[in-house]
Amino acid sequence: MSVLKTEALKKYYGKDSNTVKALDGVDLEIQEGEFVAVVGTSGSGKSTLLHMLGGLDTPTSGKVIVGGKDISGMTDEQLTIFRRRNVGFVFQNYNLVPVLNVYENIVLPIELDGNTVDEGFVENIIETLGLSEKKNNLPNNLSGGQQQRVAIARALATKPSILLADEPTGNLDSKTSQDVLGILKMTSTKFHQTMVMITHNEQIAQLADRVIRIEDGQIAAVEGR
Ligand SMILES: Nc1ncnc2c1ncn2[C@@H]1O[C@H](COP(=O)(O)OP(=O)(O)OP(=O)(O)O)[C@@H](O)[C@H]1O
Repeated sequence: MSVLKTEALKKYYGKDSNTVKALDGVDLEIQEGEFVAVVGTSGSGKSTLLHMLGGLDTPTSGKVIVGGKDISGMTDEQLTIFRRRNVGFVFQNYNLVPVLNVYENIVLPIELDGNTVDEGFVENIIETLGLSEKKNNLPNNLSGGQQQRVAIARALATKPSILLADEPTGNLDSKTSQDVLGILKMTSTKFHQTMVMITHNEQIAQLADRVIRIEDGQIAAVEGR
């Protein structure tokens, strides 16, 4: 079953002669449990696509259908709730809260949604990501790879069906990138998630089930099964 779908998706920025066609008619279908890599040159529209899929922004026209539900017409409040319940985000810059320790960062989205923390599940994630010893540390006492693992744990903690990652290894050396990638693949399988990841790295892209190449806001090629 397709968990993510776009239909004639367009996102234009600016007006008249200054219009930037960041996405210009994207039709895409991603199956449940799939790991999809999105590649393309700088400015081709990758981040815009990820933002649309995750309900971080609304399209100019076209549809974004998540789990059978069209999110393109949702209000900001509806989108906020949709994101918290369905999507985990992992960004290049980790975006951890510096004054909260590792554990507090991980459970923050659960608490923001007014839910009780499933301690067993969160402990399982912390252990899976090798963070048990670091639970009480502040983010700036951790290495880049460890901080990214905290960001992944935070993204997984709300049990999202979809994980969206924008250059998650962009700030990491190649060994740490491999480790983080391995963890992302392992956790997405373990927690039955669909993963869409932007990467500039062809080696990383080849780990995906499918590679989608974006050029000038359009899908130029799809590789893989
Ligand atoms: N908020 C915005 N306002 C105006 N133009 C924007 C905005 N966001 C993105 N753009 C433009 O839309 C196009 C696509 O940007 P996008 O960030 O999606 O590209 P990208 O492929 O992710 O690039 P990179 O690899 O450099 O991150 C670019 O020309 C960019 O300048």
